[in-house]
Amino acid sequence: SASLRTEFLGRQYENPFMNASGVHCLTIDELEELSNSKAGAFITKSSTEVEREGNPEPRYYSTPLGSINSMGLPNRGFKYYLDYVLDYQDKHPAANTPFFSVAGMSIDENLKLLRAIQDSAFDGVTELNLSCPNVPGKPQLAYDFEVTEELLSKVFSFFKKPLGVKLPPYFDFAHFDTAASILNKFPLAYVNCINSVGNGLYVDLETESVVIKPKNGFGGIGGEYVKPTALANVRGFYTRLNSSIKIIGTGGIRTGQDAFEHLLCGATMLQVGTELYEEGVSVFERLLHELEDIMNKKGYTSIDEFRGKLSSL
Ligand SMILES: O=C1NC(=O)NC(C(=O)O)N1
Repeated sequence: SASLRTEFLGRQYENPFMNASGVHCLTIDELEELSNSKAGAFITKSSTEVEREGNPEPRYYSTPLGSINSMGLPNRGFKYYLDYVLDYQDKHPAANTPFFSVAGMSIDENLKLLRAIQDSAFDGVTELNLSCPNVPGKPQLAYDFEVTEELLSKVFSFFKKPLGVKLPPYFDFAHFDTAASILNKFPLAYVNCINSVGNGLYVDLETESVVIKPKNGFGGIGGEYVKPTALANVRGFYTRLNSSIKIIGTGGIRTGQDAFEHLLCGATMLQVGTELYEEGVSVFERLLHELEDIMNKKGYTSIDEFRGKLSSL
């Protein structure tokens, strides 16, 4: 019968499912709950050098088809998460170390955080968040191709541990082409497509109002709304990047079918955000059973048999 075993960056995972950074991973309690869940892997909330309160509430709202958020990178500070992952490594020597997400407020802060990781005993995978849409006054870094290339060339002059980047959605083949041509210049371990679709707006009919406080109600959109965009970005980079750069698929994964579609488009690991927020960590058990059922119905015993094999017409 179907096995969900997944190899990613030379490490074996029981299944490809993990949380999306930012969801259920702000505190040690939440991280421990992920560790004890059926998730194959897990990742910390993107951290900044100093602790951040984040944006004023309400800053997350659940909608019939997904979610809108403008959290503003609230986090306990870089050291809190580095201490956690190093402690985790000591306590669980045989397990895969959690992924570590960073989102510096500037190029220099990103370099400082990554140097600290490089110089530490951390032996896991690092995710550089280039795509938070919710810090007022800060554009999504990966929409500026020059700055992205400058940052990555500085990073890879010293960073030698596995590093992936969390990308915003792109919506034009010219942007897929330009982004991929830049990313292919670097020894990246993976790209994670996508972060929330930035600066959407949800309106409440009854109150005739927005539903979140920051930025006059504009926020990152997640859930069912974004799956076609997420699949397009997974496929767009899968077909453009060197095969050594893997893909993490994020966006609109609410069922085993959504997971199967991301894998078919070329994803290796799968991150769950909105659905995890709504359902809690039991979502992972449901998703892996639903994916197994689909694979069994189709006669697949491993994900390798169909990963990336989306047909064109
Ligand atoms: O990268 C991010 N994406 C989001 O959708 N929200 C968070 C945040 O606002 O902190 N960050």
